[in-house]
Amino acid sequence: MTTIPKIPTFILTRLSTPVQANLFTVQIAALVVTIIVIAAFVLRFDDRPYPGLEIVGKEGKTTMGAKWHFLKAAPSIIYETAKKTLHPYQVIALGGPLIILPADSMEDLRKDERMTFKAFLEKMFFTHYPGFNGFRSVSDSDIMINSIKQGLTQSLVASIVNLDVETAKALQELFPATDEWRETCFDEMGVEIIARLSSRTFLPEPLCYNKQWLEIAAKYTLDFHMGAFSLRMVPPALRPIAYWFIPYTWKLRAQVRLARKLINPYIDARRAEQQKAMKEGRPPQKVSDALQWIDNAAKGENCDVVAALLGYTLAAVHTTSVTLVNCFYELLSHPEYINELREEVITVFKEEGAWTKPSLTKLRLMDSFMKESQRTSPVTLIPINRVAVENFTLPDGTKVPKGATLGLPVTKMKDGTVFENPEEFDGYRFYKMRQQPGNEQKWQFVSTSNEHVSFGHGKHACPGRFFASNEIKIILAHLLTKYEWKLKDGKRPKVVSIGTEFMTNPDSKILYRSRVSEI
Ligand code: HEM
Repeated sequence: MTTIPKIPTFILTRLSTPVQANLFTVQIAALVVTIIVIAAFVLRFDDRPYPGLEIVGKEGKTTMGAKWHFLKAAPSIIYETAKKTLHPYQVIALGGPLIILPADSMEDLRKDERMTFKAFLEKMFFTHYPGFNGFRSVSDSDIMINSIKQGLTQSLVASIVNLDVETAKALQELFPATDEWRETCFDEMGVEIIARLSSRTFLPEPLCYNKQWLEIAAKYTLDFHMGAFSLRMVPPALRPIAYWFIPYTWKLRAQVRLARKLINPYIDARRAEQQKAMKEGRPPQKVSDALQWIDNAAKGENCDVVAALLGYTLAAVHTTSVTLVNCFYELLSHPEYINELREEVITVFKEEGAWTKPSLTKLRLMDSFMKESQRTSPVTLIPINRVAVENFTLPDGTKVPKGATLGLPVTKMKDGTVFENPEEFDGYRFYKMRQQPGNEQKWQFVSTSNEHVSFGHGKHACPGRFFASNEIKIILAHLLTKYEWKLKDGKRPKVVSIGTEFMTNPDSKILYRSRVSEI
């Protein structure tokens, strides 16, 4: 029998103590939230299961009971069911019924436009409410996605130098030199490093170093998810009222206001310079940052650049930091790889003389280790999320109504018919697979496939993965050469699940001390 894990205290604390506010405001909000919760039981949620589809995880429970059960036990429900059926089924997730597609259907799904990620964002992340603007930039147009595909991707080579310099600076501050073993909270540091590196790449100087912006970069995503999570608990009819009384939504609106205050002067100055250059008949100053990539991708169309930048933050910071933190914890849990990876870093750097696209590509063991860590500890149980934009029928005859939520889970990544000894962590797994003829490209960290879906696959596969890969490799290279590391009491910080999301415990500590770097 599968045991149901308890929701960890640090998550419950986070759910129950969202923001500081004065006592009176909190009392009013608490009163309104109580009324709304009572009304929630009286009013209907629009979460009747889809007809004609098996429901898993509800057995004898009320809808609320099933939601709570899924919140606590989603991984065991999904992995266990994957062993029993190759057909679609539904679960009762917090946001209502969710159709779980068979892991084998990736090939069809990757081309299917009858269900879209945009519609999913709109339905689950309330993109039309103020404060949730970040994902509106993705759900309402292709500008933000195109700006990444064109601007960020073309700037990858140039951005490596900044990533290298910024990592050195960040580590000096976050892990001050010490000869004694010292405790650190790597969860927190991971978010901070990724927020700094992303900001250095996406924003102009000195804005990228602005402390208030960096705080938004590090915190907007979590507050965004908590805000959406709170709003999903309210019946749809009450959401327009409840929205104004959920403390997380106050925080989100404040973050968007502050982001506008910080970023708008740069946008205005940029546009003024462009107009001046046009008048003077000279080309405008060349710049390469997200403000410009977004402006270029908009091609004169109206676009909320600040919202799109918040969209960059939402897409980039949490995903990359969780991937980095998991990868690092995996490394400390398998210390036999530390020296091998360090040796690889030193050898490649000495051969190439700097971190560049070719030298990062030569870090083959690191690439394999990162991909294996993503396979064993993914960021989410369901990386591919869709909402049906029309009524349609799946190949097995399942009828999907317009508006239905669908997801494809990561179960294939632990499937023994695809990956030998799938429960075992093998840092060399993809290194060896790439040595097989014809497979050199298929199993790189950034390669997507029907079997390894951490970045999605097909037309909508993550366009930021090339950047994320460079970031993580450079950070690991610095961490390995400048410091020694070990787990506290030999224990790997636990990964916990809340619904379909995985996270590490932010209270976990690891130990480090300085070493003399060879490079
Ligand atoms: C390790 C870090 C990351 C992981 C694990 C990750 C994962 C994913 C996944 C699973 C998807 C959904 C694919 C689908 O629906 O088919 C996605 C989409 C997306 N990601 Fe990432 N991502 C990461 C980093 C980034 C970064 C750094 C950026 C931007 C700078 C980014 C921007 C996006 C965008 C814009 C989409 C939507 C693409 C579309 O709908 O066409 N991601 N990502």
